[in-house]
Amino acid sequence: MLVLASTSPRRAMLLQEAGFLFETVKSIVSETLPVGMLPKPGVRELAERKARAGLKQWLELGGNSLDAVLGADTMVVLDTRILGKPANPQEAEEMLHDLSGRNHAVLTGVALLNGLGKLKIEVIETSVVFRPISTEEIKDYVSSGEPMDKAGAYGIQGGAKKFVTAIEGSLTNVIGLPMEYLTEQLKAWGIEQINIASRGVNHGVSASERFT
Ligand SMILES: Cc1cn([C@H]2C[C@H](O)[C@@H](COP(=O)(O)OP(=O)(O)OP(=O)(O)O)O2)c(=O)[nH]c1=O
Repeated sequence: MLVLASTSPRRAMLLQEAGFLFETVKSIVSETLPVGMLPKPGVRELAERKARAGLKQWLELGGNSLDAVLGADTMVVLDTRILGKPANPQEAEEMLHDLSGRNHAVLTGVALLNGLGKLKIEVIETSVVFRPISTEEIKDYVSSGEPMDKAGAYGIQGGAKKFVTAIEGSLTNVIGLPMEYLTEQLKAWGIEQINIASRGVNHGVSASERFT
């Protein structure tokens, strides 16, 4: 069994759309990093913390036949600054002002862990360019509520799509899981897609787009 250690509805939808069977556990971890830790080691660390907390939870729930626990963390990085989830609407507006007209990186750390201590962590990077965004557009977008549970205060799968002028790398990595990398890696762990036929039933709107 694949166990997703996440509360993110987007991560669950991405895995489901790709045809993986999995169970979900909550993995509540501290997202505080040591002062001065760089973004890449930071997302690695948080992905590992989430996978380890998920494994503990799975075992406490009496789960068995575990193939792997998956933990992930997504960060937006502007220059050297890490933009996590905004604490309030004002911070969301500030983040979007800072991202306006700029190029930034989105990093997702992915950790796979099994009950025997096998651990594989990778950080995947996607580059995103935003056009200049007016103060009014930012206020409108923040008042929609969409930015509040998302790194960098935006959802590329939702209302922020119109701010994006270029993307280089995996799109699903920005939404929370790099599915191209992960599908290969899960295969290497003996975890196959079993439900590919369920894809494409949404008439052009993917489930992860509906789960903004
Ligand atoms: C940049 C961006 C982020 N996001 C989301 C993905 C992640 O869910 C979230 C970043 O927060 P994370 O801390 O990575 O994840 P989470 O708290 O939502 O879920 P969990 O820790 O339980 O797995 O931002 C989007 O959905 N779209 C985007 O365009």
